[in-house]
Amino acid sequence: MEATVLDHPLCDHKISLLRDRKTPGILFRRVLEELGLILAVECTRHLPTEPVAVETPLERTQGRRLTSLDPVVVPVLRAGLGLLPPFLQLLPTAKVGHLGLYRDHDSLVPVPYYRNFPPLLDQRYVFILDPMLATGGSASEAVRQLKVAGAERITLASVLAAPEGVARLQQDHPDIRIFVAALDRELNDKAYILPGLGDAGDRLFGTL
Ligand SMILES: O=P(O)(O)OC[C@H]1O[C@H](OP(=O)(O)OP(=O)(O)O)[C@H](O)[C@@H]1O
Ligand SMILES: O=c1cc[nH]c(=O)[nH]1
Ligand SMILES: [Mg+2]
Repeated sequence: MEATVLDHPLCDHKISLLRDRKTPGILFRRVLEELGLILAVECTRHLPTEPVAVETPLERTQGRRLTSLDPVVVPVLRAGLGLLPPFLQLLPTAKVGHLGLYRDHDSLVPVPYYRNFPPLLDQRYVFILDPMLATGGSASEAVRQLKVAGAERITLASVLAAPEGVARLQQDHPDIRIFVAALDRELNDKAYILPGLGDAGDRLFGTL
């Protein structure tokens, strides 16, 4: 599936704040949440709705409400936790799964260390949250684990992506939806995104 790049002036403005090495952790966290709100609006466009009767103070009318079971949001630890509050703000009844993955510094292979998914994944829309899509290894592994657990309708929401990561994910999982706030130029020789914003998890949690 085509990746959707939001390409929005508000995203560009906020991503510049995230990129700035002088941006302190408290602002980094807040701006990441603001970007998460924009991502949450955009990547939920395909959620189905059904008619619902509503009595306004003036008359009876027909509105729409979300159908299906509550969706699932799955932050990829650690950095994905930064996108969880805005997604829960807009999807307050969503179930939350957790997936712990870190990228081995030398091999760049994602190492799983924690997994806890809610039930009925096969019937729910699933949103994977991870601000960074670099080689695509972590996102691909997250999708793989969710599919093994039964998920069929999966969307990845990321802030920054490298072209290599988008290509890898599209190759490994052509059926998933990908939303990124911005597409960066390339990866460096340590597989960091350029120009990028550094290590999102470290900046978010002060572990630099
Ligand atoms: O596309 P990839 O090449 O797999 O890289 C992206 C992954 O790297 C970062 O996590 P990291 O391994 O730094 O863990 P952290 O969030 O705990 O810092 C990021 O949050 C992604 O999960
Ligand atoms: O640039 C990158 C690549 C992977 N993970 C990050 O946090 N940043
Ligand atoms: Mg990290």
